[in-house]
Amino acid sequence: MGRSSSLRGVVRRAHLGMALMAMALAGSLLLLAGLVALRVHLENNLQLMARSVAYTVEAAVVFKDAEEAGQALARMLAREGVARAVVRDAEGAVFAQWQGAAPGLRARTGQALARLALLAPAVAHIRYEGAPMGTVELRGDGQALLNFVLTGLVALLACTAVSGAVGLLLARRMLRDMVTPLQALAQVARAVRRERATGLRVPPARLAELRELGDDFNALLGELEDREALLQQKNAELQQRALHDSLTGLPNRASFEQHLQAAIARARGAGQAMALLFIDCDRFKQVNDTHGHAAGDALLIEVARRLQAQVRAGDVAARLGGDEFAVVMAPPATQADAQALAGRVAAAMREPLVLESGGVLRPQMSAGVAVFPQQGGDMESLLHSADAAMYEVKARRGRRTTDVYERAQR
Ligand SMILES: Nc1nc2c(ncn2[C@@H]2O[C@H](COP(=O)(O)OP(=O)(O)OP(=O)(O)O)[C@@H](O)[C@H]2O)c(=O)[nH]1
Repeated sequence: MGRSSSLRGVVRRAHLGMALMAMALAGSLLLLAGLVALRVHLENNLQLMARSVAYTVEAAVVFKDAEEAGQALARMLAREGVARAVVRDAEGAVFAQWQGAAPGLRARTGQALARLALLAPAVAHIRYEGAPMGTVELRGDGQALLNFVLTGLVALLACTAVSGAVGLLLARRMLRDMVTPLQALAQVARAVRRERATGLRVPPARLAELRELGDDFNALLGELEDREALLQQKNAELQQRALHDSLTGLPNRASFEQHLQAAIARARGAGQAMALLFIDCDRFKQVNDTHGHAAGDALLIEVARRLQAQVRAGDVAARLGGDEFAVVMAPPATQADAQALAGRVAAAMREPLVLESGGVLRPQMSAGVAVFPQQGGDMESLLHSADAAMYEVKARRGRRTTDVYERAQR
């Protein structure tokens, strides 16, 4: 693939090229027109000069005084733009002649230019009392043409330089209006792509088309930002739903197992103990059957709230499903800590719950404790121990409303 050119380079080259071409074309045409006009003017001048010379040398030709004729030529033609003058007699023989300054580079160039410009020699007839006595022929030295061409070229160069500079200046202004907004747009697009910075916006451009482009781009970014926010919100909701129980808001079984695994790993790594508390409502089915499902829900929500209020920061209370709850006590958590928590939970649960219907519930809970590593070295054995401990308590629930079974002490 070929090298891509920048907009800056293309616009600058186009402006410069156009300015130079326009100047060269206009300058050359002006120079040519000037040359044509100057040639006509020089031919007329030369013709007048030839007539004047013919009049002056008339007497010398009539009296055949070639020396006088030569002197008259020299006298008249010095500094008059004539390269050569020849006076011929009636038979066409050279009677007298005059040569301008010795030909140097400038003189040769002038004469070449005169030939190039087709500057014709001027011929005037010498008459004496109406009879032809000879002719005077003058050739221009082309110096006026050369001066004009040189001055014209210098002026053309100066104008070209000025118009080139003006062209570049205009190109720079135009580029500023065109390139700056495009660069800002590219910068924002890059930041959005790389850093998801959808809050960025492009500043308004001066040119209407680019301003419209920027406005559309900003509107697109706005939509992208809204969609991103919606997506994040949906993700958060999904995550919340995937890891939390919808009724109580507590972490669900999946989340509980993750926390338990992590706590076991931390405890094992630090050589510390951690504990697991299993809690199950007693005769919960009766609450549903007697007071209705809504009352059962209210009780579950209240149990969750009371449980949450008793755990330490870093501990995780979860609802495993139905009327089953559990607490992961983060390491370090000893048997004594677990017993203390179970006692606090039992006390909190004993508080009566007044239903919206006016009825009063007195929740009864059975709790089982398992401590790592004494009652289980991994998640499965710990879960099994806590569950078994809880069911042993439940089996004896007739004697106490809330009980805690400590397997380690049996
Ligand atoms: N209101 C309500 N009830 C639920 C929910 N999830 C499960 N249940 C009910 O909870 C009851 C649990 O019954 P069981 O496991 O026999 O528990 P229990 O009646 O407390 O019996 P024991 O544990 O042996 O004392 C069932 O009737 C379920 O229908 C819930 O989200 N809300």
